[in-house]
Amino acid sequence: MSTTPTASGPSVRSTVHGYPRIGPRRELKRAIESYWKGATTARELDDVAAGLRRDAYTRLREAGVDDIPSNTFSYYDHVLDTAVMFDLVPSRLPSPARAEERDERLRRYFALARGVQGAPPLEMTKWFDTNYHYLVPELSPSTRPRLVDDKPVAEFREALDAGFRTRPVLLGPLTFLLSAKVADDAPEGWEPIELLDQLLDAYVRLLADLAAAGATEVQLDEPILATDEGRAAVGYLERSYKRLGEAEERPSLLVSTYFGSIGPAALRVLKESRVEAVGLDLVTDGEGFEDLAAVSGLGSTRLVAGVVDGRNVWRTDLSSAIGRLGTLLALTDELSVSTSCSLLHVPIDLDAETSLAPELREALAFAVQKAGEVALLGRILSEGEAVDTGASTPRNPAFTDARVRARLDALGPDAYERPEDRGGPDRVTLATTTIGSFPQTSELRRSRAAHRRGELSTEEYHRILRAEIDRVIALQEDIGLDVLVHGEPERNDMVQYFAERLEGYATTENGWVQSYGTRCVRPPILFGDVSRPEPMTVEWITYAQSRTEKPVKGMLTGPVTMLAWSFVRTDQPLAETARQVGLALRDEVADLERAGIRHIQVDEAALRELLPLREERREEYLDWAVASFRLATSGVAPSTTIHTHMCYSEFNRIVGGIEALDADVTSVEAARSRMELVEALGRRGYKRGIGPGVYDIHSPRVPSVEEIEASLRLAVSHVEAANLWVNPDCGLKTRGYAEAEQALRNMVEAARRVRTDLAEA
Ligand SMILES: CN1c2c(nc(N)[nH]c2=O)NC[C@@H]1CNc1ccc(C(=O)N[C@@H](CCC(=O)N[C@@H](CCC(=O)N[C@@H](CCC(=O)O)C(=O)O)C(=O)O)C(=O)O)cc1
Ligand SMILES: N[C@@H](CCS)C(=O)O
Ligand SMILES: [Zn+2]
Repeated sequence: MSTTPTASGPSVRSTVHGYPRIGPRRELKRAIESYWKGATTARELDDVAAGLRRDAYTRLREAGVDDIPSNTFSYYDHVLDTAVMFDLVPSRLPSPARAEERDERLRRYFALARGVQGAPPLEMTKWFDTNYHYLVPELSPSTRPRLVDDKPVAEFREALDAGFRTRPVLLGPLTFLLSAKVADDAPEGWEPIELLDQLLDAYVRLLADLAAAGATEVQLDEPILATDEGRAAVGYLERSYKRLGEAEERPSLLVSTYFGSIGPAALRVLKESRVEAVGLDLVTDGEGFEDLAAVSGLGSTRLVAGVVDGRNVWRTDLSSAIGRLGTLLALTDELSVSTSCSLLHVPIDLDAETSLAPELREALAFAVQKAGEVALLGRILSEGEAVDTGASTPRNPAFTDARVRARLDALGPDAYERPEDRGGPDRVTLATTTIGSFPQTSELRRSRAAHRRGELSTEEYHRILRAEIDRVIALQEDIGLDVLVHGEPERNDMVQYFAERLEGYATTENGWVQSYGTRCVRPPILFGDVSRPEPMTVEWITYAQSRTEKPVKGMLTGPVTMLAWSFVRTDQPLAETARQVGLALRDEVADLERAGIRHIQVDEAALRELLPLREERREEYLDWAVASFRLATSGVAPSTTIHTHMCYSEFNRIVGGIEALDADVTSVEAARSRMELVEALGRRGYKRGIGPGVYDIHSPRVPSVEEIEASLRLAVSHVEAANLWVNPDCGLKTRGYAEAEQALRNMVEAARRVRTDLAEA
C-alpha cells in the first residue's frame, strides 16, 4: 500500500527524546575505565566525550531528525548530573562543583558514583521499569538546591559551535525530587518534595542561562507522571510548571513524559500551563490517546507524539503510525513525531550487526534506524512524501513452533504445584552460600573473546573454564561455605548465555545498552516460540559437583528475568512468552536433577523491575510471573531444594509474589535496606528459607565480621534461624578475587559466631 498525504500538509516536525551515550563501540566505557586506571588524563577523557557527542548530533542530523536533543550525554548517570548541578550531594563526599581543577571535579564526580574508602557512594536503583540504574540523590533540609554547574549550557554551546542548535534536556524537578531518598539526617516525616520551591528557583536560573546562550527550546523530562506516585502529585506538577512557565527569561518548554500514559488530570494541568509543548508516550499502554480525548486535545500546545517505540527494537509499522498521527492532527494545532522515550535503552546501530538472520533483521530498528523512522514520519505528514508503507511494515517473522504450543496446551494445573510439605535435605542453621557468579577476571573474558574469534579452540577454552571451576570450588571449600556454586565462568551474561542456547532467541554482536555507569549488556532478541534444543548448564554444574563432596547449586535465569532483560516480541502477551521460557527451563531443571544436583537456583533478579508502574496492573503481572516460575521449578522431587534470587531492595511491594513463587530458599538484597523484607516476612509467618544479603557486592569495600554479625543478629530476631541462609546480596562477577575472598571469609566467620551463640542459648 502506498500512502501519499496531501502535499500542503500541516507543519510536522521530528525529534527524539534522547540518544545513547556509550558510543557505537562502547568508546565511553573504555575511555572512562582507562581514566580510572590512571592510564589517561581528564583532558583525554573529555576529548573522547566531546567526539561522541558530536557524532551523536551528526547521526541524528543525517537521519533527518529536525530537532536534536543535547545534554543527554553523561559520564555516569543523568540523575547524578542533576544532583551535582544543583549542589545536592551528601556531606560525606565533597561536591564536584566546588573543585577548581577539572581533574579534581571528575574525581569527586566518580567518587559519588563509586565511593571512596570510608565514604560509600550514592545508592543505585532501577530507573522505573528499565534495566538502567540511576544514582539516588540523598536529600534533607540541610541540602540546599543552588545552581553550581553549567553542564547543559556548556554542552549546548559546544553543539552550537559545531553547527547544531540543540534542545537541552533536563531532568524535570518533580521526577528528580520524587526519585530521591530522604537522607539520614532529615527529621522524621520530612519529604524531598519540601525542597520544590528552592529547586524551582535554581531551574529558573538555569533556564535563563540557557536562553542567554541561545537555546530556543528546553526539554524537561517528567517520567514520574507515568507512575501512581507521580499522578498523585498533580498539585506539585501544577506549581512547578506555573513557576517555570512564568519565568521571564526562558526558552520554550517541552515537558516530556514517558514509560506510560499520565492520565487526564496531569495532562490537563500541562495543557493549561504556559509550557509550549508536551511529550506523550503513545506506545507503552495505549492510554495516551484516551487521555488526549479526555482533555479535548492540546489546542495550541505542541504535541510531541511518541509513536516510535524507544525501548524495543521492532521496526515501526509506518502505515499504522500514519493513521494514528492523522488522528492526533485533529487534536492539536502543532505536532512533532517522536520516540516514546529516550533511545538510551536500545542499541545504537543495526548496521553493526553482521550475523542476524535476514528475515529477523528486516523487522528490526535500533537507535539510528528509529531516528530515521521519526524523520520519515515527519516528512510524510508535513511534506506529503510518498512512501511504500507496505515495504516498511514489519512482517512478523512468524517463528512459531507447533511442538512448543502443543506441550503447553497439554499441561494441567499440577505442572505448577509442588507438595506443600516437602521435607528437603537436613537443614543447617544459618547455612552459608553465594548467589552464583564469582569474579569474571579479564583473563576469562579475553579467553572467551579469543574463542569467539576462532583464535582459541573449544577444547582449550573449556579447559580454561574447568580450571576456573576447580579454583572456585577449592576456594569455597577452604572458606568453609556450606552450599557451593560453580561460579558461572562460562557465562558472558546471565541472560545472554541462555538466549544463545534457546530456540526463538537471537543475540547481537554489538547491540550494547548501558546498564549502569560503564557497565553494559547486550539484551538478546526474543522473536519466536522458545524451546531448549539441548542441556545448557548441566556439563558445567556436574563438573563442579564432581570436584567436591559438598552440594553444588545449579544456576539458571528465570522466565521473568529472561524477558525483562531481552527485547521481546509484541505479537503475543508477555504471559504466553514467559510460559514458553518457563517450559524450556523446566526441561533444564529436570536434567540437572537427573544428573544428581540437589540444589537448583532459578534467578528472578528482575521480578521487582517488571512490576507495572501502576497498581491496577500489578495483580495480573504477578499472576503470570509466578506461574512461569512455578512451571520452571515444580517438576522436581520434594527433596530437591529450589532457590531463587532477587537483587535490589524495596521488596515490600512484592512480598506476596515472593511467597507465591513457593521457592524453598529466596535470597534478596537486604544489606542496604536494614533487613526490612526479613521483618515483613517474619510478620507474615513465612515458612520457607530466606537469605537476606548480608553485604553489598556493588562496592569494593570488604565488610567486617562484626558488621555482618550485626545484620545476622537482626535477621534472627525476625525469622527462625533454621530458615535463615547467609549470603552476599548478589553475584560476585563485578568484584576482584582479593576482596571477594576476604568478604566471604568474614561472612562465614560471622555466621559461625551467631550459630555458636544460638546453640549455647
Ligand atoms: C545483575 N545485573 C544484570 C542485569 N542485566 C543483565 N542482562 N545481566 C546482569 O547481570 N541487570 C541488573 C544487573 C546489572 N549489573 C551488571 C553487572 C555487570 C555488567 C557487566 O559487567 N557488563 C560487562 C559486559 C558483560 C559481557 O557481556 N561480557 C562479555 C563480553 C566482554 C567483552 O567486553 N569482551 C571484550 C574483549 C574482552 C577483553 O579483551 O577483555 C570485547 O568483546 O571487546 C563476556 O564476558 O564474554 C561490561 O563490560 O559492561 C553488566 C550489568
Ligand atoms: N546468579 C547471578 C545472579 C545475579 S542477579 C549471579 O550470581 O551473578
Ligand atoms: Zn542479583
